[in-house]
Amino acid sequence: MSYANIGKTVRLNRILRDGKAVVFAFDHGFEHGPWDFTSETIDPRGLLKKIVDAGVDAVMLTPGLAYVTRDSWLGRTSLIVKVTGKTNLRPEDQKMLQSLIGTVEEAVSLGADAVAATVYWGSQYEDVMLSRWVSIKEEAERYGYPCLQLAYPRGPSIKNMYDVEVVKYGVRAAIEVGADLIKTYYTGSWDTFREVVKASSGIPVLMSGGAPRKSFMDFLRDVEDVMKAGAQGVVVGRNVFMHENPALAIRAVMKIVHEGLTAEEAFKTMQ
Ligand SMILES: O=P(O)(O)OC[C@H]1O[C@](O)(COP(=O)(O)O)[C@@H](O)[C@@H]1O
Repeated sequence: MSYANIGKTVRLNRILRDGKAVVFAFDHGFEHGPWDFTSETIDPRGLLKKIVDAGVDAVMLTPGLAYVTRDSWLGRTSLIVKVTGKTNLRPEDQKMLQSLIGTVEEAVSLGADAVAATVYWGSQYEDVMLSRWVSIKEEAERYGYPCLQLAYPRGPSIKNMYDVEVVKYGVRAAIEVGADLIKTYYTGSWDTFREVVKASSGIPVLMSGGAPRKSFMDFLRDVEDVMKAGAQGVVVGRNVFMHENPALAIRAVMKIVHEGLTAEEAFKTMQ
């Protein structure tokens, strides 16, 4: 008898504690390289401790970084293990491919509550990433682990990866292959993101933070917009860890997501 579906519900509820979640993404050391960090943030332990102390709902880490920073998150927040990745050192054409960098079994042994994997919808390697997704999903189901898909439209025929049409398609494709949570790009307005949410047929959609905005207030406004559009939260990295006070920044994001504050009200709490 498999009780895995109970386990999946337990784990999803730990991440979406009130149906919403603020997840801190910190796989950038792999995806972008150490140059995303300052002399301050290059030490992942100290930064993660500040973020966890601020009460974030989950952290998304590669298996190795989850191990190295275990004292910062263990028993204090949910862990999502990202099991795919690519470095920025690869040849240009290989950057449209996410490789396997971990396993569901490693996520289980780390005590994670979910696994995350990227599919670049539209990539010349879509087929490869899809096969990997199916295997990850199959193993995760056996362990009762929810799968977060980073559903990123990205490939030779994708003119604008933030365009609502391709973002919507990526979300619909993600649910068709069984994503339990979806992380995707902000489409620039709440009404276009509303269309993206509708395309998910009720599977929770979380906004991917994306490149740092001109101002932190701009980012908070985007968070407010996606929540108004029906998103169930955000998965954010750079807009928080590149802020001068990451703990204050993530707290402001949580006030919008969990308490329904406006961007302006949340920004005021940072003063
Ligand atoms: O869009 P890019 O440059 O590939 O960045 C990918 C990064 O964005 C994320 O998906 C979310 O982080 P950000 O909030 O910094 O965009 C990370 O998990 C990942 O490392």
